Amino acid sequence: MAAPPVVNFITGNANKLREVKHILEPAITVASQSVDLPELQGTVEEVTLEKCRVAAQQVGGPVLVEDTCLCFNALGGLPGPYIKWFMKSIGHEGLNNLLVAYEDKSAKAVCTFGFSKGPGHEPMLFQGVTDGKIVPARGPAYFGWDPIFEYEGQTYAEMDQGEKNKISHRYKALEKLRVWIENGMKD
Ligand SMILES: O=P(O)(O)OP(=O)(O)OP(=O)(O)OC[C@H]1O[C@@H](n2cnc3c(O)ncnc32)[C@H](O)[C@@H]1O
Ligand SMILES: [Mg+2]
Repeated sequence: MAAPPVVNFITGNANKLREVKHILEPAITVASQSVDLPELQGTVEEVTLEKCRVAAQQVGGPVLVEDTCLCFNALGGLPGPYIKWFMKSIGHEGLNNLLVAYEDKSAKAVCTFGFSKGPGHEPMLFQGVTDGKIVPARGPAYFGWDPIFEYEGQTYAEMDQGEKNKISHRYKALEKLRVWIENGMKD
């Protein structure tokens, strides 16, 4: 039997790496390097494309990167790609407070993987979206905004790993990546 394909996932986030391994392995082997990458501002697609180009340059070979957004529908998609800095500065309660003036608490979790075959190759993007709503924190505060993102009555933080990985934004994006890898990685 041929050895499974290998992807080199460049991330500094141990929780992302754990979920990506849980979803892709053993069909696809996930290697990883933590490289501190500059992150541009712009749309999620622009941010991921640039992150991927820079990662391929720095690593000097094929890379997989990922950028996660949390988009509040009442706020025209913000915080979007800036969610990391919003989380750090205002936390779960502050994120809820951003929506107090609005009846619409709906949000989208968006995961965008970028894969580059190496420096100079234009990255391919694979995106997954899960619709939910923003609620006061419930469940263990283990991974980012998991406690405030509710999907069908449960927050991500209240789900076990297997449940989250069946419906998550990350799972949906990785399904597209997996199909592309298994079909020969054509441009
Ligand atoms: O090195 P990279 O891969 O960039 O990892 P990061 O932690 O910087 O991640 P992002 O730039 O994609 O920022 C996304 C933010 O959302 C958080 N996050 C990402 N995926 C999540 C998920 O599935 N559930 C909850 N929080 C998540 C993450 O901790 C960050 O604060
Ligand atoms: Mg980052």
